Amino acid sequence: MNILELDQGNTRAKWRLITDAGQDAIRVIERGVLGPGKWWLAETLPAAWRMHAPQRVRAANVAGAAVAEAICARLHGVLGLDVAFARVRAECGGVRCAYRDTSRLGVDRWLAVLAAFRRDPSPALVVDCGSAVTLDLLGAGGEHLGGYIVPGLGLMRRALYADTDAVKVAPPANVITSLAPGCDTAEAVNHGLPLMVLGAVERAYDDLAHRCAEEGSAAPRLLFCGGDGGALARWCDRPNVVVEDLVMEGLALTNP
Ligand SMILES: Nc1ncnc2c1ncn2[C@@H]1O[C@H](COP(=O)(O)OP(=O)(O)O)[C@@H](O)[C@H]1O
Ligand SMILES: CC(C)(COP(=O)(O)O)[C@@H](O)C(=O)NCCC(=O)O
Ligand SMILES: [K+]
Repeated sequence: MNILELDQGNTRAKWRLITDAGQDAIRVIERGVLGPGKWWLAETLPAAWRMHAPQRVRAANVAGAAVAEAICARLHGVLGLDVAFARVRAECGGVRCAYRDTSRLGVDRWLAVLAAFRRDPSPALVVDCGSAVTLDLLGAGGEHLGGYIVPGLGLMRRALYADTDAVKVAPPANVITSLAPGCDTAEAVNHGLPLMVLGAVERAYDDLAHRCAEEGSAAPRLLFCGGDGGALARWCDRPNVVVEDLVMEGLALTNP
C-alpha cells in the first residue's frame, strides 16, 4: 500500500511517498518539500502524488486549523482522500507525554520523540531545527521529560533585522561556515546564531547525560532533524545523528 506522509511546519511542508509492506518494512518512493508559503494554492502539485496513487494520507500540522482545512480540501480535490492528522496523546507506543495539557504540545515534537523511542528505547535528546528549534528530552522507560522552544536561525536573524538599526544581515549562502568570533556584523550574526542554538543543545544534552549517569543508564542519544538540523549537527561537538524524516517516521505510530 502506498501512503503519502506530510509534515507541515510554520515555514514549509516536507512530504514523502512510502510503500508500506507491513511489519515496519517501508520503502521511500519519493520525497520533497512544498513552500515556503501556501503550497495548497499552487496550480500543480508533485506529479509523483498522482503517479503512485497513494491509498492514504497521514499528516502532522503545526501551522493551525485554517491550514489543516486548506490541506484537507486540496488533497481531497487532487487525490480524493481524507487526511489523517496526528494528535498528541498522554501515552503512545510506550512514551508518556510530559505536558500537563497534552493538546498544547506541538505534534511535530511528539512524533519526533515517538520515532526516536521506536528506533531505540534508550534516553535521548531530540532537536528539531525548523522555524523554531525545539529540544525534547526522552528519559528512561519512555518518559518524555518536557523540553525547550527557542527561535530558529531564520527567526533570530529576522528579529535582529527588524528591531535594530545596524544589525541587518542577509541570510548567508551556507547556513553555518564557522563559529569563530565575528570581525564584522555579518560574521558576528552568522556565527553567533548557531553558537546560541548549539549552546542550548549542548547544555540540555549535558544535563540529560548527568541525569542518566545518576540513574546508572548509558549516555543519551542526540538526534537532529528539521531544515537546519544537518548544518547544526555538523557543528555540534556531542556525538549525534541526523534523521531527516524523524517527524514523518512518527506518523506510522500515531496513525498506523
Ligand atoms: N529552501 C528553503 N526554504 C526555506 N528554508 C530553508 C530552505 N532550505 C533550508 N532551509 C532552512 O530550513 C529552516 C526551516 O526548517 P523547516 O524544518 O523547513 O521548518 P518548519 O518545520 O518550521 O517549516 C530555515 O530556517 C532555513 O534555514
Ligand atoms: C514549536 C513549534 C512552533 C515548532 O514548529 P516548527 O518550527 O517546526 O514550525 C511547534 O512545535 C508548535 O507550534 N508547538 C506548540 C507549542 C508547544 O510545543 O509547546
Ligand atoms: K521545529
